Amino acid sequence: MIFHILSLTAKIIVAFFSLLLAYFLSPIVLRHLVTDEEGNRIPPGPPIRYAFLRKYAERALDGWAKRYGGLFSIWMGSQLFVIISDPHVAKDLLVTNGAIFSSRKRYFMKSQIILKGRAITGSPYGNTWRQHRRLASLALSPKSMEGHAAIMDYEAHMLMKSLYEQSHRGKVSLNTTQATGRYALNNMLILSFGIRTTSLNDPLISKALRLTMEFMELTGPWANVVDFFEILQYIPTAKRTRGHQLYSDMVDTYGSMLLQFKTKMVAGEEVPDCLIKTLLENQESEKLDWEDICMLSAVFTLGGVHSVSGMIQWFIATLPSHPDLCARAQEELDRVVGRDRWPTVEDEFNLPYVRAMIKELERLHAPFWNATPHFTTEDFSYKGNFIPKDTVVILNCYTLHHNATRYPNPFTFNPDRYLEDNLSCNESSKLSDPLARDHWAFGAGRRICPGLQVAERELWLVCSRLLWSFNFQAIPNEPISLEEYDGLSGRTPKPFRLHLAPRFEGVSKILDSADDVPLYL
Ligand code: HEM
Repeated sequence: MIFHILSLTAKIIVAFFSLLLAYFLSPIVLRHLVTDEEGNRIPPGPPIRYAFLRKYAERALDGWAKRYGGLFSIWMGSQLFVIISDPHVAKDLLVTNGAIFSSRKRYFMKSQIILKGRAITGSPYGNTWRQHRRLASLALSPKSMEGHAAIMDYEAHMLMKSLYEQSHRGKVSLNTTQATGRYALNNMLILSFGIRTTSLNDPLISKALRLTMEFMELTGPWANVVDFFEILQYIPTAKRTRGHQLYSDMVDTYGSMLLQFKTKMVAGEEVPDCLIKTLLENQESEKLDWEDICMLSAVFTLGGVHSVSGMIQWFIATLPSHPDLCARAQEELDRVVGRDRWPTVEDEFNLPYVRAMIKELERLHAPFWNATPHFTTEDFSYKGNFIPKDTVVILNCYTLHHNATRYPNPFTFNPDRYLEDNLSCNESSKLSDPLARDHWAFGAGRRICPGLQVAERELWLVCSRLLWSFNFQAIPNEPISLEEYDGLSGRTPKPFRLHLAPRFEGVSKILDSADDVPLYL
């Protein structure tokens, strides 16, 4: 009897593992079976299903791109992905056929648990996305940008000043994360809520940066098994609890700012032009509920903070190991701008080397190696490949940005490659020749980053002024890693410290010429 039970158990275990093996090896067969009417198969790729990809997923994708080419596919659990690693394919699919390639998968962690189906970045392609993007674009329009030009200039001033003060006027080493985070946060708070923080110690900064990092840790496009094995969605996990907690923290933090703003508005007090003013004014006509407004403004702020502060952190991390390039940029700044004032937005196109440094930064240290995954809404056949409806589409920026033909010596930080590039990133993203485009850091097609022009301006003001104001030195025995990073969705450098000293006497005069003040808007 016992023998029978044991044998039955063994049979069940063997059957279970055989089924599991068959499931994980099924792509071998599926790659032949899944075809369109003409018999085109899905793009080539690995013969097994994966459950998730580890940290630094871009390295695995890069290896596969070398093996399978500019368009390959991979199964993650039940989800088919296609990966674009070739500029022509990127343009053909994401831009030319944007009507089919511009949706978003309803990721379990990101879209369902944390965003609860709201916010622009997670919305499927359709009327709600169009409506939210149109409303957000009002806050980012050239007119709105001009309205905010003086305050953005001022925020860059306050960042330089706080770095100077934090380093005790260049005497002690420092970690710049809080200051750069505050810069990006203030710009986003002003655009979204018409407010700013007035000191590095404001608790809102730590809170907002913590929420941002948590979002980037929980929403990696490859990292959550639960996104690809639906059955696991019924099992509670610690990670899911973190997701729920993040949702409530976001609603608490940004909802209370929203409430304060609305109270003022209802009381007839003067309120500044900003995203939530637009949303509240149009709440009824656009049929927006409270949670829509809250999540729209929260995620808008969060995305803009993480990416911009991350890029500035990468810039600062890069400078100590490139004193020759800093000297070249500083020679250009001294020659064109002089030492009696610092660079402004108007100087940008007269400083080609500094501009080239920023473009090279965006290429080599793009904050999102996988952009934000797109999703197909129809079956599509492309050059002998079949891409079914409901496929996740990844723009593989890591491989695109390290293509040795397009960017010789791709791992070297070499601004010279952009010296002749006179276009803004926005203009470059509209070029008809995808090989002429500067890079893909802001994504592509209809979902391209709507904050691109704000980000360009923020980066210009800070990077040019950092170079104008300071010299940068690593601390002995504290190497700054340019390879490792934090975050599974967006990436920021590992925490580091450095010495940052004013370049000449006149720097302090300019820095001291303004103080941190509450917003008067
Ligand atoms: C250096 C800074 C930035 C980088 C590198 C960046 C990059 C990106 C990327 C790669 C995407 C996905 C594009 C795609 O799906 O093809 C994106 C989307 C988005 N970005 Fe940015 N971004 C930056 C700054 C900003 C700023 C400052 C804002 C707000 C003012 C912003 C708001 C958004 C929004 C709302 C989306 C979602 C768009 C949609 O799904 O339709 N970003 N960004």
